[in-house]
Amino acid sequence: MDQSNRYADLSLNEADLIAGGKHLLVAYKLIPAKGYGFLEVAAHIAAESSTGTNVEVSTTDDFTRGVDALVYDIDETAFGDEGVTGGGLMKVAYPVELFDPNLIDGHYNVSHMWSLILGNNQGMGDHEGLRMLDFMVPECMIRKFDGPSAGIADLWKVLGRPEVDGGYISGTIIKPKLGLRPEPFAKACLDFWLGGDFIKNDEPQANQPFCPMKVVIPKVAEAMDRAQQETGQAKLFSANATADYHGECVARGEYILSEFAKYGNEKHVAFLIDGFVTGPAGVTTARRAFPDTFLHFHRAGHGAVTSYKSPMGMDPLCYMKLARLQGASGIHTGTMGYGKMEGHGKETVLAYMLERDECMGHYFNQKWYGMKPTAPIISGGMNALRLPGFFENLGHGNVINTCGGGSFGHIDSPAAGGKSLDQAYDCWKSGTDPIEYAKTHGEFARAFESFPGDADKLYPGWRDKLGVHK
Ligand SMILES: O=C(COP(=O)(O)O)[C@H](O)[C@H](O)COP(=O)(O)O
Ligand SMILES: [Mg+2]
Repeated sequence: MDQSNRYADLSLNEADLIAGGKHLLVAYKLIPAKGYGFLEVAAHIAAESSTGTNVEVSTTDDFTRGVDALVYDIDETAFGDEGVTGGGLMKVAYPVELFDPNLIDGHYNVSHMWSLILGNNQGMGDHEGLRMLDFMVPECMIRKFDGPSAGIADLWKVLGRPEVDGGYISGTIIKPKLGLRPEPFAKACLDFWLGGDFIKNDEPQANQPFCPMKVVIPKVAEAMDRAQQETGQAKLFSANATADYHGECVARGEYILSEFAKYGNEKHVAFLIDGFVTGPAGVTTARRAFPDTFLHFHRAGHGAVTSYKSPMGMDPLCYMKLARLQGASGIHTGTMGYGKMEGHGKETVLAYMLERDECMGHYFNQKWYGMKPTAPIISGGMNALRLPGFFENLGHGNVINTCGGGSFGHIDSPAAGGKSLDQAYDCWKSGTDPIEYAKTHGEFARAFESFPGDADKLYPGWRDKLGVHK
């Protein structure tokens, strides 16, 4: 049934909708199924995402029609046959009345918003692809999302740095991903902290029988204390507190903090929350139960909905925005083509959208109206050799970077791996040619021999220039 007479109004003007401040706007890439018209499917999507279904119902009244989501712009050939799917662009205006403020405090919840703008419309049979490319949240809604509480400024403060532009935080992920028992786990922490700033649990490291939280966390807390005494520097640990049940998450968080508090290091702790698999409810549990603790949002699984290979789901930019609305202090933002995961150099917008108070996305300019920033967390196949190019592309180093293989794969030691990361940042910040820099910075130089494949690709002729022979 073609519902475009009700769920589309192409006379609406986007500038007026933005100025009116009463609509959440969404841009989608749509590929209609064979035999269906573009506007017909777009209107069905707007219906299914707001007040309608696939047929008219007798219970609809004038008020209902007044809160219909409306298709207000289409371009059927926007994507031609390019990329994964071709298809066209459609934009939908969702009246803010459709969204759900909490009973307890009037804050909006991301779960509900997500269930509308990217809910049933993902399963409809009259399209071959529907991908959310960008969305714009109006001021009246932005001001009612939790947003971040703790931030990277709190970590810079712990590290004794300026709380603005405090710079690069060198980090690692304890590898192997699983399988270390408490003693070797804590030793790996100490070994890295003798060189770097920040350690995270790998996303599935939690309370496994071979490494129970109540055995390993005390040892990690002790290792942090030792590393701080040996180096004279503050250290940080992002502990996995993810759980299905909010009571378990809170219990884990409280336990972790209590163990680090024994050394006065409770502020040196962040909570790793696997935010995609636990969802906005799990993220919000940590955000609200522990507002003073940096909420480290790991996005394992996000590729199922954000991969560029898919005609469905959402662009990674949308996922970043949802994470900031939920209150992530930092989120894995990808490596923008410099690491091992899917991505490209123009993904800098993902970081800018997280950290700025206003940013132009793919289709909409988003104002955050003072909502705290979410820090980009850069991870995935990174090492010291890849970092200078990454920083140059991003334009700054105010990030947390976690290199698992890039630290524990350094041929000298995890500490040398950590030092090589800090040296990579110093190399970029000083504008020094990496080969020249390597001549006077040993740990960075030994990263070339640790990752020769990267060295060959990024710095051809490095062996001769550094006098290193196979
Ligand atoms: O454990 C790692 C990286 O380990 P390594 O440094 O050894 O590659 C992270 O889980 C990935 O970065 C996640 O990907 P993303 O950060 O893109 O979400
Ligand atoms: Mg991992």
